[in-house]
Amino acid sequence: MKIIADDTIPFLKGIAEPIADIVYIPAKGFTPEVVKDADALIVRSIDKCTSELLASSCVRLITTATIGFDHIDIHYCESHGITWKNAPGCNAPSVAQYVLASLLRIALRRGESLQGKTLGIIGVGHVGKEVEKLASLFGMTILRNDPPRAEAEGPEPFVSLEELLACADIITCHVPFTREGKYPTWHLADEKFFSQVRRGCWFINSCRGAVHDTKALLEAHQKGLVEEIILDCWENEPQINQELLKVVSIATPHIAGFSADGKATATRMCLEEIQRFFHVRFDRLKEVVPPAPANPLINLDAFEDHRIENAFLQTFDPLVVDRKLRKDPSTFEWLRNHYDHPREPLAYQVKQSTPAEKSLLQQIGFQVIG
Ligand SMILES: NC(=O)C1=CN([C@@H]2O[C@H](COP(=O)(O)OP(=O)(O)OC[C@H]3O[C@@H](n4cnc5c(N)ncnc54)[C@H](O)[C@@H]3O)[C@@H](O)[C@H]2O)C=CC1
Ligand SMILES: O=C(O)C(=O)[C@H](O)COP(=O)(O)O
Repeated sequence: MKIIADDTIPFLKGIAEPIADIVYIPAKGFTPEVVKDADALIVRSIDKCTSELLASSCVRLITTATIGFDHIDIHYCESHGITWKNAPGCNAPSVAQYVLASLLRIALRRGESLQGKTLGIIGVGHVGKEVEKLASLFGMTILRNDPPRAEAEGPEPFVSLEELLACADIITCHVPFTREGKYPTWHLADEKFFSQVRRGCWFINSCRGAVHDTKALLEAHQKGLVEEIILDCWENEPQINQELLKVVSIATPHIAGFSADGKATATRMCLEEIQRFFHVRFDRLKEVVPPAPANPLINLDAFEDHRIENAFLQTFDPLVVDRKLRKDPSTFEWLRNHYDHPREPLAYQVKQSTPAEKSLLQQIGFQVIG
């Protein structure tokens, strides 16, 4: 069996080698010539799996180490006998960690609390549910908008987009990128969308860049409709809009799903798909685990105030990569391929908590000791 894999996928090297001929190629190095004799591909979101790439190949399985699959021409695959598999939910907790850490950074800068603010979540799937869980623990009120789910499951826990926009202090999008179907998400956040928001709201896009319309978002900011913008996903990335970069509060290069935990899960899920499809077994699969953090111990007494918030930001601080991106926006892709993948709270032990803090820390996912 021949596998061609993107060489920037973490925790993959050495695992498939005992039973497969596996070739690693640079990100974006997938060409028809390179993939023509492969049985399976392991790709990322930057590796476009188009009909042109696949037409002269014998590829039977494409696995992507991502949740999103808008980089795969699924219609072509399905009509040409090519099975494709994404990694549902693999990095959902990582995106939630990103969203909450970013919100905490902004709230701390403004001298405000997230407690009591209303968070409108658009798209309540794997990621949206994780965001809801964490945001609720920080005392936020949640509004959910998800028309496909409302249609399938009943309207009860959901609100219309209009209601969400009118009532939310903070709006966060967690939809797949789609141009077709009943609920397309291309430019979901457009001029009409921003005309309905609460003046001064905060807007987050950590799903796919083209879910917002850059021009409309800039105008909404200029008019004061949107006060704080958190952007992980950008239209036309890696060539991001410089005017938008200047006004965004937190700017990151599409790394929301990049926790080491999420990356390891994604790699494992891809290999499990290959096992199932080709009826093989990778004995070293159990070695696909994220490394321990450099400093796994968090002492709450090290913080003068906002102890839980600061403990959370110790696991991941979006301002670190924000500063790097602003310094040189042309490094967008480089920063993604040379990223220091953070661990999620479950990898940390927290000490010196009060009983009330202990319960919250445990619900967030930390190990509490002492
Ligand atoms: N920035 C990053 O690193 C990451 C970005 N993502 C992006 O986030 C997206 C969502 O991920 P998951 O939650 O795991 O996907 P999911 O498929 O589990 O959930 C998506 C939800 O959006 C809903 N939805 C679809 N169209 C909608 C619309 N027009 N309005 C409102 N809701 C709509 C669906 O019904 C579904 O419940 C992915 O497709 C991916 O593009 C995911 C992981 C990491
Ligand atoms: O899972 C997704 O969907 C994402 O957007 C990923 O976090 C992007 O990861 P890469 O494709 O850049 O590895």
